[in-house]
Amino acid sequence: MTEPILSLENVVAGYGDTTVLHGISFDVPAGERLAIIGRNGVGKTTLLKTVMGLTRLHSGEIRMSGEVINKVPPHRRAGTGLGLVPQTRDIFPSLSVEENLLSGMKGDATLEEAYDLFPRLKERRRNGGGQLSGGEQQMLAIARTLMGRPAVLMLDEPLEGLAPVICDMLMETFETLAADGRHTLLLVEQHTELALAFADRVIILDAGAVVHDGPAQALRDDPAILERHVGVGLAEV
Ligand SMILES: Nc1ncnc2c1ncn2[C@@H]1O[C@H](COP(=O)(O)OP(=O)(O)OP(=O)(O)O)[C@@H](O)[C@H]1O
Repeated sequence: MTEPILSLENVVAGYGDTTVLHGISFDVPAGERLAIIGRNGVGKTTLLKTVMGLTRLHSGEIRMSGEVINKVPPHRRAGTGLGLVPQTRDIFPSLSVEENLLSGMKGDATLEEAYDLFPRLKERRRNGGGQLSGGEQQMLAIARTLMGRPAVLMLDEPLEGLAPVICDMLMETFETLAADGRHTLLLVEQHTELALAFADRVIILDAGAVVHDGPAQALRDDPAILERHVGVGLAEV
């Protein structure tokens, strides 16, 4: 069997002495589209931040391509192939679109590839990050993370607060990225229906633990699983 690109084993993590994740284990094969869903406050953001080294890891192991990265500091984790688009987007409001993109650029990444993915950013390249609409800010946050050439792209509620037409456009972008053979995608999303349509596999978190891990098709076929763990059926999301 080929080595998973990302692997978590019994990860216990949180903030200071507080534990939020209580022994999380899963493997992600390269190229997978993994959706991580669950009610508010169950630890989805904490999970992505933990993979990025932004929380306190109490115990367990995180591996990228077989290498344990527990001790790799957050600013070096991009170098292991990880990229996180945070829920807060964290773009620099006083820098232009172009400067924001340059701030994330590594290796042979080019501005043109960001503009090919999001032509709207090219039109807005001289505007300040703070002048962009919510949708444009999200495009910029995604494009900037991609400038770091991540093999594993983690997206934390990228559709939050965005108009349906922008959500559809971003989902198409995720399809493009997933299909290009260079990206593994971890998508945390409250728009469960869109997440299930996109994903190969779904992990459901509850109270900082994995309560379901299986093919997305199983949840599409049997919404009762979703009802049980997330408290809503597909029709309601
Ligand atoms: N910086 C922090 N310090 C202390 N506790 C925190 C911090 N951030 C989050 N928490 C707590 O960790 C728990 C999990 O929060 P987290 O944001 O990971 O959940 P989530 O599933 O992403 O929720 P949401 O869907 O609302 O974004 C919550 O109880 C939250 O209050």
